[in-house]
Amino acid sequence: MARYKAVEIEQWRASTPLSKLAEQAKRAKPARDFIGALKAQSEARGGCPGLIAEVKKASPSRGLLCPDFDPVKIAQGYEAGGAACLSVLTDAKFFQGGFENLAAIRRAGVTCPLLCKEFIVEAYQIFKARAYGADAVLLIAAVLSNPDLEYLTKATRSLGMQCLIEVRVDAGSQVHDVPEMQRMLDLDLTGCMLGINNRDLRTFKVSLQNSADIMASVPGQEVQRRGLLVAGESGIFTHEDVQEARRAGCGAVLVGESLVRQGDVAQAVRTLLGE
Ligand SMILES: O=C(O)c1ccccc1NCC(=O)[C@H](O)[C@H](O)COP(=O)(O)O
Repeated sequence: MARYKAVEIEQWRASTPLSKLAEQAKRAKPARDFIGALKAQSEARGGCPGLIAEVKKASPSRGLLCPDFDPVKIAQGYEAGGAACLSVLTDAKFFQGGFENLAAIRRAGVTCPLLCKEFIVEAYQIFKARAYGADAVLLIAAVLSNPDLEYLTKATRSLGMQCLIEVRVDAGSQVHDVPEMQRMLDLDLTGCMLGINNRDLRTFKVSLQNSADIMASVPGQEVQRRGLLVAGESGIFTHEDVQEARRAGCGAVLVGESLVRQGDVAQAVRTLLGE
């Protein structure tokens, strides 16, 4: 998926050069505090993880999740239900998403901070995310070396945005031989939070135990000691699953499928939050 991005970026660059995108990014309203919103929600709810609700039409593992997909309606429902932040899938080829969904959600007046959920391999995509109204971007440790992560986190900060850096237990996808969470400890994590994806990329199998295992590992404990916010991602369906993420040490959760499949997404958010 990440490899295909290089092809896509070349096509984008042919129609919109970086200089033009940078102008658009400069004109965008200032980015909102994504990490702060999650921490504030968790604090207000006695330590229950803050919710990032994902606007997701389809996925490689599950196919079409939401046949009557209306990104703005879903985003408004998530916000009404009490999500702290939203994640918007922008990848078109594998998730049937789009950058235009980010812009439409922002234009509709949704105030929750927005994460651009994209396979980012170049700074060009970060400028594009900002130009379309994103406040934070996803960076996936499995497909980026540490120098790439340093460069892309700096580019993100230069635009006033924040990063969610995702790690997995999926050893086959590691750029280096050391656990991804361990690699992250060498980075300047200013303006960053971490995410643990519970989905194994090779098999698509999901286990919430992955978050618990990584957080219990030596690098996981170090991350907690440093007070970094960690989100448990994927495979979260019930309030009990949210509590399991909390017990693992996650201060946030990122949830897509279980919410987007519901008719009333605002109620789905409330139920997930235990209201
Ligand atoms: O969702 C997939 O099938 C998928 C497959 C391969 C790589 C990434 C994938 N998903 C990206 C995500 O991180 C999830 O959309 C996100 O964590 C929400 O997961 P879920 O609540 O299980 O929809």
